[in-house]
Amino acid sequence: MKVMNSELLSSCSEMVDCFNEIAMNSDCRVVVLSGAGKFFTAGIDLTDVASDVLSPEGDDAARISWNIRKKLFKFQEAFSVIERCPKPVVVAIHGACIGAGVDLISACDIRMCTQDAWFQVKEVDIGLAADVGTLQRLPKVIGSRSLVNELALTARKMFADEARSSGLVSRVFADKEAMMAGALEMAGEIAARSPVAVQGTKINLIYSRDHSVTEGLDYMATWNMSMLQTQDVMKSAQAAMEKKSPKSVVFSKF
Ligand SMILES: CC/C=C\C=C\CC(=O)SCCNC(=O)CCNC(=O)[C@H](O)C(C)(C)COP(=O)(O)OP(=O)(O)OC[C@H]1O[C@@H](n2cnc3c(N)ncnc32)[C@H](O)[C@@H]1OP(=O)(O)O
Repeated sequence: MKVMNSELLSSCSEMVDCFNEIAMNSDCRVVVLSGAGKFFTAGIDLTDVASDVLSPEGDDAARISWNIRKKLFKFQEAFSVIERCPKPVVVAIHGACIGAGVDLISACDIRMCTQDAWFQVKEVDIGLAADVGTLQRLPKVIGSRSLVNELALTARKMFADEARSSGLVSRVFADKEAMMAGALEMAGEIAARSPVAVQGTKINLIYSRDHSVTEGLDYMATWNMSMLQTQDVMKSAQAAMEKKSPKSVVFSKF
């Protein structure tokens, strides 16, 4: 058992398998990710760094470098798989969320935390530039580039209120129990809606984040030229006209 949920990278194959399975499983419509114990995560296991990352195999610099690159791609994939998964991922963060934890939550769709939560882009403190997603995704999550730069360059802790005001999280709860209830309620709201609409929304939001408005609109039209043919539109519109909740509609698996 690793300390403080610091097994993030050593379990990256399990993360990839898990989210690939979720992506294919039509019984699953939404994911809630949380951490057990005192903290959400203390980042990578510092006792593993030497053996995992700093002892690469290879007969010369080219081969060593290539092997490090392959390893980094593998680590990156552990979090990119969350973003690629068409099912929305709600992450519930309590206590510390350090280093690789910030890489992880940046790849999730909805972030919420407890009042005692704090976030730290810790990598500069351990002598490296964050390399598994924070530097790429966090600037797209938080509007202020200056704030992202400050956090990443100084490794200062950001507490819950600032995380909320900066847009890193959208909700702050008094404690973990309240947060988990809030996360599950939100997941229930998402799961009750058309999975065709929900998954199309996630996929198009991420596409649009990384493309121009024109490209995003083009992709959207191409997406919906088939997805608008779903029976979910008629079922949902009928329920709306009858002033019924979308929760009253039974949608086929998707
Ligand atoms: C290729 C690389 C890819 C990805 C890279 C990601 C980079 C990162 O994730 S950088 C972040 C690395 N993590 C840290 O620097 C966290 C360091 N730990 C702390 O800041 C603190 O320990 C704490 C998590 C805030 C907890 O503080 P506290 O409640 O005061 O407890 P402690 O007494 O400090 O810790 C208890 C016990 O846990 C051990 N520990 C804590 N974190 C880690 C860790 N990340 N890896 C290994 N061990 C950890 C700590 O050493 C203590 O152990 P004892 O044996 O009880 O002394």
